[in-house]
Amino acid sequence: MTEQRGRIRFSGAGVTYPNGTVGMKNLDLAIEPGEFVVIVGSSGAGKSTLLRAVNGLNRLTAGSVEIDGRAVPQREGRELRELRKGIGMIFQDFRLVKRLNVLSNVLIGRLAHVPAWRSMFNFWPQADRDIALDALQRVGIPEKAWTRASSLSGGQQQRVGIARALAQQPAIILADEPVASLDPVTTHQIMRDLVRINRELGITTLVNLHFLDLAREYGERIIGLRHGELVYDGSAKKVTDEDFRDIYGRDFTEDDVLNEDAI
Ligand SMILES: Nc1ncnc2c1ncn2[C@@H]1O[C@H](COP(=O)(O)OP(=O)(O)OP(=O)(O)O)[C@@H](O)[C@H]1O
Repeated sequence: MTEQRGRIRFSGAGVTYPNGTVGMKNLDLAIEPGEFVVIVGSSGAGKSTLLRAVNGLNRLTAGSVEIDGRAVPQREGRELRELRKGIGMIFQDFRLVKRLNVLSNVLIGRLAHVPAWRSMFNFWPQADRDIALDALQRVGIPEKAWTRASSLSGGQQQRVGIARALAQQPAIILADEPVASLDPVTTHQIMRDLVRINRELGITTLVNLHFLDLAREYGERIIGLRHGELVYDGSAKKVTDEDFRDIYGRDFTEDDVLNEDAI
């Protein structure tokens, strides 16, 4: 059996930004391969800082973060590029190249895996095209391969974003507020996609979420941050309203939930 990839370990990790703002403080956290973890906390709590520390986009000013036993390099270079190959990112604003078709957008996930000249001249090896088509199949929109990204709905664009991440064949997926730009119905569809893909492929998945009811419904494990510190780490099924109040440091309001009935 091959060893499972995607184990993340923070040890005494901290991020203080150059202007003195503390984004992460003394974080000790272990995430096992294949886990589906939802990160919650009010605006500015440090959710993005945590995600971006995993792929070296935010430098640590204290402690360390390791992926599968290898320290995440704290400066740009070959080693960090190599590590990022195995980490797929999903963004709130999708970050597609709108004038390109869907397949070309998904192939961007293969960029780090092929020589630059091949992608430059659009000579993608068949094996990479197959991986990209497979990823589109996985998110349920294979028929959109030749459609221009600009003509897709928001939900379809996010599916392309997910397929692009999958095309990297990553060990880890980082999703930073992946449903923040979507309507409620599409939000649930995308969350279900993320959970299903996590179960099917066993890719360690970290999702930053603003809405507490979504965290409860789709999370397996919830990590709660407040002022850059870990204040909750436990099962999504057992998290209480009291826990959420602690994480937020206040009563929560209708802005904190997708469905107001959840209050
Ligand atoms: N590049 C930066 N320079 C200075 N301060 C920053 C920088 N990025 C983030 N911060 C600060 O670090 C803290 C944590 O920010 P972060 O973006 O991680 O929070 P967040 O929980 O993701 O918030 P949101 O939900 O609003 O996106 C905040 O106080 C933020 O203002």
